[in-house]
Amino acid sequence: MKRVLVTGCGGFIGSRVCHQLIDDHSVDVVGVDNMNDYYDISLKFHRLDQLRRRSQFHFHAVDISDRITLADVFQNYQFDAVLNLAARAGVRYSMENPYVYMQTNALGNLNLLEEMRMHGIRKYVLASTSSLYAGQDMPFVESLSVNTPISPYAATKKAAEAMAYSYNYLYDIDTTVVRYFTVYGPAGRPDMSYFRFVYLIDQGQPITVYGDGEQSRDFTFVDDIARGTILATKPLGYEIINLGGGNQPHSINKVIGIIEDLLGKKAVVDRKPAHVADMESTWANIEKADRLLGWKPEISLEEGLRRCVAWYQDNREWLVKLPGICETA
Ligand SMILES: Cc1cn([C@H]2C[C@H](O)[C@@H](COP(=O)(O)OP(=O)(O)O[C@H]3O[C@H](CO)[C@@H](O)[C@H](O)[C@H]3O)O2)c(=O)[nH]c1=O
Repeated sequence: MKRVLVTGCGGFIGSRVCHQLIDDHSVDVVGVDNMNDYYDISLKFHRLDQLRRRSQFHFHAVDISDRITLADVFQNYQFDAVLNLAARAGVRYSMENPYVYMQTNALGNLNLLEEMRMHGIRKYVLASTSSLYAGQDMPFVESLSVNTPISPYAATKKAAEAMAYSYNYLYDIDTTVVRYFTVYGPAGRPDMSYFRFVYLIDQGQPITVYGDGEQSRDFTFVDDIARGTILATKPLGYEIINLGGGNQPHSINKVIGIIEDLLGKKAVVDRKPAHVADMESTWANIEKADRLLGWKPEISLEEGLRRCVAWYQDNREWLVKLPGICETA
């Protein structure tokens, strides 16, 4: 590959994918992002500023749901692959504003596929989610049917997967869907549990725990996810591949305990009822990722959280000045 398009390049996972493409694969990266304000935009600029120092990175402020400006990008460049990391990704917020999820996750996905069809671009990688496995037996394997999404977010990702299947069938666009399992890491998303726990425990503010905290997630470190996403650019036809920890999932209470130890501070816990749009547990079967991509995660939860806390401590000075970055959930 010589040049790829990465959507959502200012995002948590998208920015890591861009860095790895440049560092490990010497690929020219065109990145687009609408820089929306779902969470404090300073974090997106923090990630984008680091990318803009790279001569192989080219940024365009483009919303994938806007066909006109997206078309310009495809007019100006020829791509070997499109990696769609642009998404509305918060599970619980999708009940408050489902329309933006439909717009970015479903319509934006269609716009990309249409541009790819018109310009003869043959490889598509779509970031999807373990949230689709709601109601299924664990560990989740890709062959399970995923017809019972319990959040608008999951429903829009299902829509995106289905549309990508159609475009593979009709127009032979080679597509790999990567289903991520609760991705965490430095410079992450402040709407997610681990980011809020690090920030709020350090600041001596209460954390919110939904339910009894024994719900669990197959947490996966962002560098492992970026590596798997890039491996997924190989030609495969149409495949869905889990990228997850693959071991026993970790409870939220365990994550809080590790963060308390790393910070040397105790959490003040404010309990709320379990959230209706949340799954109880997630756990990936990752045999297919190993077989098709030669991928396995490398970073343990303890090491990954250590890196999250280290990043937070290195950046605390400006983070604490961002108003409401982790205001009570
Ligand atoms: C933010 C927050 C969350 N929680 C609970 C809710 C969930 O049961 C659990 C994990 O929440 P989160 O860390 O936000 O992650 P989760 O809801 O699993 O969703 C993540 O993982 C999904 C699956 O990969 C992704 O598709 C989503 O984009 C990503 O946000 O922790 C709390 O108890 N307190 C909190 O403050």
